[in-house]
Amino acid sequence: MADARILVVYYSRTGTTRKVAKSLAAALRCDSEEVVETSSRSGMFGYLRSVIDARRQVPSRIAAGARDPSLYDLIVIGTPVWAWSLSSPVRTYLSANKPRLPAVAFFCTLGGAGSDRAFGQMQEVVGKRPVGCLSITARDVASEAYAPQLATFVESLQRTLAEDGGTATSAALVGSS
Ligand SMILES: Cc1cc2nc3c(=O)[nH]c(=O)nc-3n(C[C@H](O)[C@H](O)[C@H](O)COP(=O)(O)O)c2cc1C
Repeated sequence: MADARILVVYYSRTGTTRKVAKSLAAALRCDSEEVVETSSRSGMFGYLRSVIDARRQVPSRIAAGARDPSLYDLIVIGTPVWAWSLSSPVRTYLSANKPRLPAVAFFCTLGGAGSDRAFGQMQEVVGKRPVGCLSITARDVASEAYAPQLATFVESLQRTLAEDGGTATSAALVGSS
């Protein structure tokens, strides 16, 4: 585990997923990278556009990342749930980096519903099963009540990496291109 290279990648519109991502990176003592869009999604118009983009799977414009995911053993990817779906910026990141992704784990923050569907979409885009998934409600993030869930997730990732000798394996999905 000591030598495993892990990268936490996340998008956050209003800071909730960012907070969990920072906690995860601190607990895993690893690098992190924020997916940044080139245009703003603030305000009511930004909210509505986000719902439409997520539902219609509209690609978003994201800035080039500084870190190459292929240099890591595990990428832990975080998204807010939008309209029971994966957020558009994370969908775009996953599509663009699919050939360079090692093993993956997923996390999301949400109001209360849609995490399973969002995780299913993430798995579909990357074409392999995650080694772990974590969903945390925005309420638990705001009240700082998410530490136990986070610790369980971190322990499970560390166990997986230790069992696999430092390189986790995400099983490829049969029939996925
Ligand atoms: C456009 C949009 C759609 C959302 N749709 C859902 C949803 O379907 N289910 C849910 O539980 N929460 C939904 N939420 C709430 C967010 O998932 C939640 O507030 C999340 O923690 C925000 O993360 P962020 O602050 O990192 O952007 C939605 C929020 C936005 C902005």
